[in-house]
Amino acid sequence: MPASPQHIQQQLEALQHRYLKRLQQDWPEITAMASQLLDTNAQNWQDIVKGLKFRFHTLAGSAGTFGMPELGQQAKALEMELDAWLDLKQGPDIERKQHFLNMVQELSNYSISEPQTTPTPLFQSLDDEFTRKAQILVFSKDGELGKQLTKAMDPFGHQVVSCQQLEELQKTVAVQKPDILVLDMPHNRLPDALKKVLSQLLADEQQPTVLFTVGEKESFTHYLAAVRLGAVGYFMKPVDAAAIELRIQRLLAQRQQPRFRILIVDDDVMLAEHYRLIIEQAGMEAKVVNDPTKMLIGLQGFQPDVILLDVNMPDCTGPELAQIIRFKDEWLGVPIVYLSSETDSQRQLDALVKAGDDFISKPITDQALAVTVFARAQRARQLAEMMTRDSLTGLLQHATVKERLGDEIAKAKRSKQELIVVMLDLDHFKRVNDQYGHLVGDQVISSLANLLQQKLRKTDVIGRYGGEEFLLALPDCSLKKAKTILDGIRESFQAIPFSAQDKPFQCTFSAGLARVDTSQSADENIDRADQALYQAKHNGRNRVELA
Ligand SMILES: Nc1nc2c(ncn2[C@@H]2O[C@H](COP(=O)(O)OP(=O)(O)OP(=O)(O)O)[C@@H](O)[C@H]2O)c(=O)[nH]1
Repeated sequence: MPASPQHIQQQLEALQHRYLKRLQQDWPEITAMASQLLDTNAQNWQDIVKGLKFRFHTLAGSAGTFGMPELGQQAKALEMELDAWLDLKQGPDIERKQHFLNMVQELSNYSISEPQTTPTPLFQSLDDEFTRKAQILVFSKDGELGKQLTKAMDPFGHQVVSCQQLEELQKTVAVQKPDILVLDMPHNRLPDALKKVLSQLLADEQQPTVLFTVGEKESFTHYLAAVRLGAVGYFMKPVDAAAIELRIQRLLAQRQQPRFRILIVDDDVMLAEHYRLIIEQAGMEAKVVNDPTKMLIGLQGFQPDVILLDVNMPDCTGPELAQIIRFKDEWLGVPIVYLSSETDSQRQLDALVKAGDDFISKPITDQALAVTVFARAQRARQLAEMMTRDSLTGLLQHATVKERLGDEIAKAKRSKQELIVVMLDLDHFKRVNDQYGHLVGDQVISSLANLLQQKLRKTDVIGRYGGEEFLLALPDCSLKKAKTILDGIRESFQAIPFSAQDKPFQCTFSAGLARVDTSQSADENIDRADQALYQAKHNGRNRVELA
């Protein structure tokens, strides 16, 4: 369970307090090191300069994060000054050293500026076990849209409430906030009272309502008006209910994916902890590794979507670590984002060329860090999904679903739990294509995919095995229970009102079920389910048969 925002806020404040204490303890040592430089007999002045440079480098990267951006900037200036000294053969002259010491002493009067505003969650993950059903509110002056959507959404388990008057809408949303509002916009001008209801619903921080608009014309002006209201979809009348349902499924799937996982590798314990809290605050999951040599263990168990890597660490640099990560094929696709107070652009570029995808310069505001990491993780997930998911249905592709069935068989063997494999095929699908065209056929396929995702558990494996053929694996399920579930889905599917060229039609499917024999391969188990499917077709279709 993610920690509450209040708890995270308290932890951030406690961390800032600890940072200040550490700074107060460190400061006399830093000043003493700077004073040693004044000793003209010091043989080891270069070592002192290097030690001081490391201190100011760390300070430059962390002070801003803990509410002292000016201290961070000045520490950066001192670090650069020390860097320049290392190029001098004899070291700097006494005036330059004295000036440096004065600056260090002045810095000890640092003050804390306003605390940063902590980022609000960018991502709300729903932790419920089952696929969620949506509460849909339809607002339309004519009651037909409400009726049509009620009928079309019912098989998917979504609840539709329809309102025709503004007062009715106001009362309904006061009792229950809808997940989705479908707004019929007969023209672009909306009454202010309606706009007010919309802005309240859409601005909700916890779970904003998603707005779909319905209009009579497709034009840039209509799209723009919809976007300005905050809509994420515009559907033309007569409404294609399957298209709306597909959008709803995508939205729900997006909200139900597990939180993004971010691995933070940074030897600065406090800074890493601060990043972890900020990332968690933004709704992601974060794990910290302070010792770079332990990073591979961190990777294995955590499976991150993004790796946030400090550049300067004592035992191993960020770019070195990034190259080690890239040795393994399985980590080739994970974005690596360097976090560093490095301002030398050539060194930044070198780090990127070796391995790595992006560079974040410290100090970075908490909001910017959260957004950058979130955007990277989102893109990485999308790409990973694209590689394994079928583009029409969003289900697992043939090879992946077979692989997952193999994993489930191995799990069932260990746990001794029952596992059911299902082959499912649309009935007389050739006729649908021939009568209504391939595009309508595609809509039928994606509706069935949506229904399967809707009705099955999160732990069930669902894949598109072939064109109009699906493969399912239902772990921890008896054959009898699986038959009841599949019969329920079959009945819901045949109730979906499809329409093409203004002609309504219905579709059915047949399914074959087999209890998995864990001594057999995935292919052998699929074969038995396939034989049961053949029986279902042979016995008249629109039925479920057991192997
Ligand atoms: N629209 C669409 N059609 C597809 C897709 N993949 C396969 N098909 C079609 O699905 C149909 C399958 O036809 P058949 O294997 O003869 O079976 P059927 O007509 O469903 O008959 P039964 O399975 O015996 O009930 C073919 O017409 C394929 O072109 C797809 O991605 N989209």
